[in-house]
Amino acid sequence: MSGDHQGIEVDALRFSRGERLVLDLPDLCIPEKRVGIVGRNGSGKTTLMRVLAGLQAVDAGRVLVNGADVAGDRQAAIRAVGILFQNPDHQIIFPTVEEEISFGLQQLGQSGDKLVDNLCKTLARFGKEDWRERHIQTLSGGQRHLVCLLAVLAMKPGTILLDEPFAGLDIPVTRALNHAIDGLEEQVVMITHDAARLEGFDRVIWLEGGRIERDGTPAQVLPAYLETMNREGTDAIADL
Ligand SMILES: Nc1ncnc2c1ncn2[C@@H]1O[C@H](COP(=O)(O)OP(=O)(O)OP(=O)(O)O)[C@@H](O)[C@H]1O
Repeated sequence: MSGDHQGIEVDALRFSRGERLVLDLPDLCIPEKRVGIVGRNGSGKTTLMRVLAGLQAVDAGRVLVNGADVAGDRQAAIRAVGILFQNPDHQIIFPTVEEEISFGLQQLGQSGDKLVDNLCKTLARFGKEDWRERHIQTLSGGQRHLVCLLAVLAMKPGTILLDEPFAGLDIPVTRALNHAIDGLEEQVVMITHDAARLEGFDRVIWLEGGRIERDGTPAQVLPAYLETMNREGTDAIADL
């Protein structure tokens, strides 16, 4: 399915933990190439990303990404969708950049010259050929973030899920990563608290208590979202 851009199809999802309803979504068709997910802390954004990546089982419903049933068929899922977590240290498992990027390629069944060729092309895509043998520990947080993005891109999924990709990054690294993300041909679904980042996106989905509060273009969703968030009192911590 690599390279396909049919996007995401959700069949009504429900997921609870104990008494708490974490996600309750209707059928959704998400073919757009740039999709933002917004919502307050605890509204279900990260859980939704995990479900879209097939990493979180749900009580009812199904997700297809680029035709792959991500929960039911893990092999198809890793070709269809890649996820970049908020914290690169939760993602990286190997000591060197080469091993980290190669691992995903091995999961796709690649080895030998083909694997090395894809590794080199991925590094070259961002001018990082000299990172191949770098130890992850010698990289900064922003650089590790980029390694995670490279590891996802190397696998050529049709859809890339980004969970607050700029948390903790300085302005130049954020700008560089933004530039890199803007240039991607893949479908991108991005969680962010930075509403300005979503200007120019095709679609924004606003989650509230695990449900969709609004779903539309940035112009249809973001003003109301910002107005609501800015109107909130100072007791938000009590509601978490
Ligand atoms: N494994 C779990 N067990 C219990 N509760 C969970 C679990 N996973 C998520 N939740 C709850 O589901 C709700 C949604 O969590 P989620 O991490 O998806 O929110 P979020 O919108 O990504 O929040 P944030 O902006 O703070 O990252 C929260 O109330 C959280 O406590």
